[in-house]
Amino acid sequence: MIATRLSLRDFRTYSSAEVRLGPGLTVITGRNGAGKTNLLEGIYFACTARSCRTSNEREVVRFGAELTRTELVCEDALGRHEVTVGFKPGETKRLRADGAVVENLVGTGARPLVSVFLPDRLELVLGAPALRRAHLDQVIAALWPGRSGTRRAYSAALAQRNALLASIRAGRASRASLPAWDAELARHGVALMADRAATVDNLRPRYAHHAQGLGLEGKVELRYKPRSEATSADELAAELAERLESDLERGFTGHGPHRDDLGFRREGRELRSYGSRGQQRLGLLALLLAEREELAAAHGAAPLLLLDDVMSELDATRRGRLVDLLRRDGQAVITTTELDHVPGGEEEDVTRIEIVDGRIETPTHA
Ligand SMILES: Nc1ncnc2c1ncn2[C@@H]1O[C@H](COP(=O)(O)OP(=O)(O)OP(=O)(O)O)[C@@H](O)[C@H]1O
Repeated sequence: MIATRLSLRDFRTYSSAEVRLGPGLTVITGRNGAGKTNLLEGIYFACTARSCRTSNEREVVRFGAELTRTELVCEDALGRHEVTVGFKPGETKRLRADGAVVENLVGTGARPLVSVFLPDRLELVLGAPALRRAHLDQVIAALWPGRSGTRRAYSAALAQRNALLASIRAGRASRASLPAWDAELARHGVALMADRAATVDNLRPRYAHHAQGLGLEGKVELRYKPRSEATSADELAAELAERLESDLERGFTGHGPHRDDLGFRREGRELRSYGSRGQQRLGLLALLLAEREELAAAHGAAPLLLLDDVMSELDATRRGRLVDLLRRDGQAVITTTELDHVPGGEEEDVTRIEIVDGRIETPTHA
C-alpha cells in the first residue's frame, strides 16, 4: 500500500495544501520553522486520525480556523483508496474510508500502517522503562491485533490488586481474596511476557542487521529484560506471594511485567548510559527499521516510514547508509533543512518537496 497524494485543509501552518508522495523516498526540505514537521504530522494524521506530536489535538487546527480536514489517496494491488479525516475540537472526528463512514481507520485496509521517528522519540532509548514497555506493547498490537487485549487485561488485574493492597493496609479488607487476584494477574502476566519475549526474539536479528548496516559499530543487542523469571502462571503467582509483605508496606505491586524493560546494548553496555547521541539515534533507527521489516513480513506490506530531522547528528557516511536503505525498499518520507544532508537526494527515484515561505513550492512526481 502506497500513499500517493495528501490534501490538508487548515492543518497547522497550511490553509490549503496538496502534495504528491513518491512510491519510494520523498524528501521534504525547508528552513527552520518552514512547516516540514507540520507536513509530516499531516501525513500521520491523515493515516491514523491522530497526531504523532501532541496529545492536545486541537493544536493541529490552524490558528484562527474552526476545523481541519485531511484527505489521503493510497494505492495497492486492488486499486485506489481514499481516507478522509474531519476534526473540529470538541466534536467526534468524522472518518471515512473509501467513502464509507468508519469509527476508526485501523483495519480499514484503505491506508498504510505508519511508523514515525520524531527527534523526541530518542526518549525511547534515553527515557524511563515505561516508554519502552509501551512501545513494545504497541508493536505487539500492530503485529498481532488479537493479542492487544492481554496488556489491557493485565493492567486491569494489576489495578484491582493494588486497590486490594490499599484496602488491606487500611484494615478494610482481609488477605483472603489476594490469592485469587494473584492467580488472575499471573495468568495475564505470563501471557504478556511470552508475547514480549517472542516479539523481541523476532526483532533481534533484524535489529542487529540494521544497526550494522547503519554503521553502529561493535556488537549490538536488543534485549528483553523481564522483571520476573517465571515460566508459568503458578511460578509468577508464587513470586507475588513471596513479595506480599513488601507490597503491603509500599502499597502497590512491585513485581511483574509492569516493571519489564527493553535494553539497547552495544559492546555489552546500555546505549542509554554509554552511547553517544549519534549511536543512540542509530540504535533507535535500527529498531524502527527492524519493526518495519517484521510488520512487512506479518502483513505483506511495509509501513510508511516518517522520519523527522533524522540526518542531524549523523555523519556523512551514516547518512549515506540510511538513505541507501530507505531507497531500497518501502515508502519513506524524511525532512531536512538541506538537501545536501541527504546523499543521493538529487537522484531521479527520489521525490522532492520544498517548502518556501510556508508554501509547498515544488511537489514533484516520482
Ligand atoms: N495550529 C497552528 N496554526 C498555525 N501555525 C502553527 C500551528 N502550530 C504550529 N504552527 C507554526 O508552525 C511552525 C513550525 O513548523 P514546523 O514545526 O513544521 O517547522 P519545521 O520546518 O519542522 O522546523 P525545524 O526545521 O526548525 O524543525 C511555527 O512557526 C509554529 O508557530
